[in-house]
Amino acid sequence: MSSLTARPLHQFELNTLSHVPDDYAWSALNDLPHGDDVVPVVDLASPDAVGHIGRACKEWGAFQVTGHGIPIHLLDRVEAQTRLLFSLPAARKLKAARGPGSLSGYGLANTSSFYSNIFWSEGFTIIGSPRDDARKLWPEDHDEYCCVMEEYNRLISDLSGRLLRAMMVSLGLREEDMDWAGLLREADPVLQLNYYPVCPEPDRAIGIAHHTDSSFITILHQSGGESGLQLVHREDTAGPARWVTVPPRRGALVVNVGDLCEIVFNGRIRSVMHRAIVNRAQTRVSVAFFCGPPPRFNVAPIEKLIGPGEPPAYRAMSWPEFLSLKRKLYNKTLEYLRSPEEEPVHHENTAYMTNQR
Ligand SMILES: C=C1C[C@]23C[C@H]1CC[C@H]2[C@@]12CCC[C@@](C)(C(=O)O1)[C@H]2[C@@H]3C(=O)O
Ligand SMILES: O=C(O)CCC(=O)C(=O)O
Ligand SMILES: [Fe+2]
Repeated sequence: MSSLTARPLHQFELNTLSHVPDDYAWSALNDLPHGDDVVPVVDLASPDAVGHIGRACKEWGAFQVTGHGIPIHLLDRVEAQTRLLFSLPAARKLKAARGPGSLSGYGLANTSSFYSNIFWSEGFTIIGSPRDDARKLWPEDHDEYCCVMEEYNRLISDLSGRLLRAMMVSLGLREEDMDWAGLLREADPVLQLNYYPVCPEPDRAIGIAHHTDSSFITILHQSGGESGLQLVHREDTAGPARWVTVPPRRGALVVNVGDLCEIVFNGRIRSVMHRAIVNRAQTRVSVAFFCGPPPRFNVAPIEKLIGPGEPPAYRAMSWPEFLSLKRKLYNKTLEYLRSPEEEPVHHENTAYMTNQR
């Protein structure tokens, strides 16, 4: 998170503004045409779920999942607690602000070195236990919040393991080729709560700008009503690369392929570029579970996939090294890892990173 106190005062009153202030205005939001394709919906309880997951990961790098076994009333409670958190007074939220060098807590996406303008959103990151930060937000009573987030973490971690195993099998690998259970047991669960106030000029602002997630996969719950999530469907016979909206579907969760899966599967599937747009009608929230590895994890293609006919398509490094590279290169990280001869460059002001107003 960048320095919150340095933010314009109206960061906490976006809901009340009648126009988009200059530092929140973005151009080039219509860089790609919009497609009306529909992101596949996979029923995890159906016998052909694995085949559907494989095809969705290859064509889209994303799908919606139903039949996942997470009770809808738990999703409702997670959403209610998320709304409650963001409705706290600014001073209360700032008590739980993400400190320097820390990933968890309240704040805005830390993209200040890439973009000159600000996202129309607030965020709250929970890493591991929700208890410590909850005490800062609700000194008196944070039991419902903690119980709900802990329960959600348990069920969603378990779901992520099931999905990753299904992805392996769909790519022709065996479940034993990767110890997902061991990895996920050692990793801290990461939940990202996102809040998007209504916006008077939605075409001029962005909730979260286009990016890929670093995780293996991300499992997203989005609130009902207005859509916000958009992802890029790459060029195919049906048309050029295009933005596709993923409308909320009650009870369904969105699964996004992240950078780590692209690397461990040696490029057989690609991480999906996505963003969150804003709207003028309804405040929107979303809850993302980032399924990542423990720090000791070596970010490299699975050995099983590598042989004389298939060299590793990505340079190997540790997970902490990957994350620091990502902070430097942002959306260019994977491209750099695919071309190991080049030195990583960090151009603070090249066109692909900044957004001219
Ligand atoms: C498993 C993950 C995914 C991480 C890194 C690591 C732990 C913290 C996650 C987030 C959560 C908040 C947004 C993000 C952009 C951030 O700054 O921290 C995410 C990041 C990524 O997707 O790159
Ligand atoms: O709110 C959304 O739909 C997307 C959020 C997202 O991409 C993220 O938190 O990484
Ligand atoms: Fe994301």
